Amino acid sequence: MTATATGDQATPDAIMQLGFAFWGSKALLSAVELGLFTELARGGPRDAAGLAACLGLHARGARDFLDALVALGMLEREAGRYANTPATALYLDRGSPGYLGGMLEMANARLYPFWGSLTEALRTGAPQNEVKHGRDLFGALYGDPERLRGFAAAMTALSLAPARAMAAAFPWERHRSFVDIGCAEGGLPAQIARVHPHLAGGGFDLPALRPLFEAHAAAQGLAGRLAFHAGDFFADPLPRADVLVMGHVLHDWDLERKLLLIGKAHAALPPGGALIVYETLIDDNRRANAFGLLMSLNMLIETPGGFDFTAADCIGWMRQAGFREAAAHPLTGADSMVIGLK
Ligand SMILES: C[S@@+](CC[C@H](N)C(=O)[O-])C[C@H]1O[C@@H](n2cnc3c(N)ncnc32)[C@H](O)[C@@H]1O
Repeated sequence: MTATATGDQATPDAIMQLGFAFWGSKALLSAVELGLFTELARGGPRDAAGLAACLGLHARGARDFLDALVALGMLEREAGRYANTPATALYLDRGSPGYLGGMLEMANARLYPFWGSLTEALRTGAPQNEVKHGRDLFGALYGDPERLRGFAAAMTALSLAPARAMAAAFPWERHRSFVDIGCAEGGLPAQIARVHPHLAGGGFDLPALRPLFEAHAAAQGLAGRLAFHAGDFFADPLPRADVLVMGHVLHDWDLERKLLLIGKAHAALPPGGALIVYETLIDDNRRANAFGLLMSLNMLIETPGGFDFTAADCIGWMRQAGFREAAAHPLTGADSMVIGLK
């Protein structure tokens, strides 16, 4: 965002809007935490007193909270009764198949407090999440079944739109098998397998993800078609398949480990096979995709060495690993993919 200018006089509007953007973010995150959108989907439109009663809100802030969400475009209000917008009904009702709130629940419970220490992260270069207290990120998340479920649901929410775009944009008809490396509960393989019935597919992740992967595949009617491969991608070889996918995985790691993972993928692919890396890639000039750049700061908060990267970076790493061709393609929103051909 840049300050807007009237004549030669710059106005502070954009600065103030960005400086206080966290007010609006937190109002939305609290609404998701409280289950406001789910309650409206279940029980229909209600006035402020009715909503306050069923969500357990104190009368003092309830009306301002709900009207702020109207002003932010997250609720509709007609004759004093609040209702979901078409988008919040689709994406923020826990009962909807399109529910994306898992990601926002995670942002509310973890990232919001951790980003409060951004300045410390910038001064020290050290993570500001569970890792700060001596635990490794995935170990800390996976030690608690409820956190693991929340994290996996957040990953499914994050990968849904790019997975749908990838199902349409990649020439899957030329290949017979694929495995998603670092698949979490398998949101992406489920989308690809549903659209391309000729593919044998699967996911590879740490053993703790197996029950969630199998439950997700069964819920999508894909129990027989998607196989879970349990392993540690640093210690074990990657499964062999015509296409390997790595989504939001490389950005978790430092350069040495990024190169190791790309090299292992190259080794596991047959000649003619493809590695698809998808991330919120930073634009090559590092000036347009603010979400990709902020995601990289999120990796500063979340990991000891992770960082996001440009398509040009990824293409260079793939060439270094021996891929004969590599090119970037847009997916949706802030996500793009880089396809490397062996
Ligand atoms: C940020 S998530 C990405 C999930 C999914 N690909 C997506 O885009 O939504 C990273 C994934 O890497 C997995 N992971 C982390 N370390 C791993 C390891 N050593 N071996 C295998 N998987 C690992 C995590 O369990 C997690 O599911």
